[in-house]
Amino acid sequence: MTYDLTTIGEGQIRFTCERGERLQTARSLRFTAAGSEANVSGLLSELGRSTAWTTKLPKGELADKIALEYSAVGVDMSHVVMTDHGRVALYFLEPGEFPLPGKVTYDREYTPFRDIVPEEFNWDALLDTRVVFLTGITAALTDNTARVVRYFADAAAERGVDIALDVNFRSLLWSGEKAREVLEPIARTASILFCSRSDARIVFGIDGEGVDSSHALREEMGVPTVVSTDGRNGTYLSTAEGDKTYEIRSVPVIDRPGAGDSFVAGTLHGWLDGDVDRGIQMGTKVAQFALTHHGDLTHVRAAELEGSLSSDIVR
Ligand SMILES: O=C(O)C(=O)C[C@H](O)[C@H](O)COP(=O)(O)O
Repeated sequence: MTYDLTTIGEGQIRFTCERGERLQTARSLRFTAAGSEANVSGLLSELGRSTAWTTKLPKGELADKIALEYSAVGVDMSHVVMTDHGRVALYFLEPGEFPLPGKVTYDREYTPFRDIVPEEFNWDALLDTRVVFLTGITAALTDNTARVVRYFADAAAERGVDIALDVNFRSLLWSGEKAREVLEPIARTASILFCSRSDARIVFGIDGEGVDSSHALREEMGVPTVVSTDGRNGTYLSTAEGDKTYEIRSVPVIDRPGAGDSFVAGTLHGWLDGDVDRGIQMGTKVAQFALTHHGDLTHVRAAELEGSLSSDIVR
């Protein structure tokens, strides 16, 4: 098997206001690469896994910036489709400061990625993997991207390759109803489903207390493993062996985006070794690390993660 994980998603550039600034009046913006699937493959690659991320990008400086951030940590980008035309997706973030909530402004219309078709990608290479990772963000963009995500999922299921699905609901991109229509058939073929408690309610209409929500989602979708975050209330795991709740410790936040993807990457790191419980502990830790530095991509070495987990146990 060539890869531990392969994935597809839109590469973007994130422009972030400095603390205390609003977008309309900001004079400078921090400029970093972004993309849920790229983030997950990037962190897993740093932790020693072999990963490939594919996307479609217009040739030029901005695409080079995205490619450089993720290939620098070892993500195989040799299956990325490059085109002479089009523009790179952007998004702008006001991080928000209590009591003002954070705000995302997307500028991702008319990108080549929105028009992708299955024939453009090298599926033989992308299916030579232990797990295919898919998210609701990519499925939400256009009918084309939804079709490609479904194609990837069906091809993986046909070949007996595991599927990990992160619902990752974005209300700016689609409705809960549409998300359910597109994601439910994929969720039903997944081996591991990531779905926050709030997404379970919005997308699947499941509204249990705490881990009961994850348990109900697992039974409803017939998925072996469901992992759910629930803000500061905790993280939940539901498997056929039982349900478990994990406590969350608040840490200071330098930059929030990417923490959720890091949690997913850490959890998959353990899950790939057959230990999802340890995976959630790793995911929780790397998500905390993610909050300490700028950029979507979390930079953590395997030894730092190990050291930090063992010092937790000693304490
Ligand atoms: O495409 C979008 O809509 C995105 O939101 C891309 C984001 O930069 C990451 O996916 C971060 O997401 P979290 O790790 O959950 O903070």
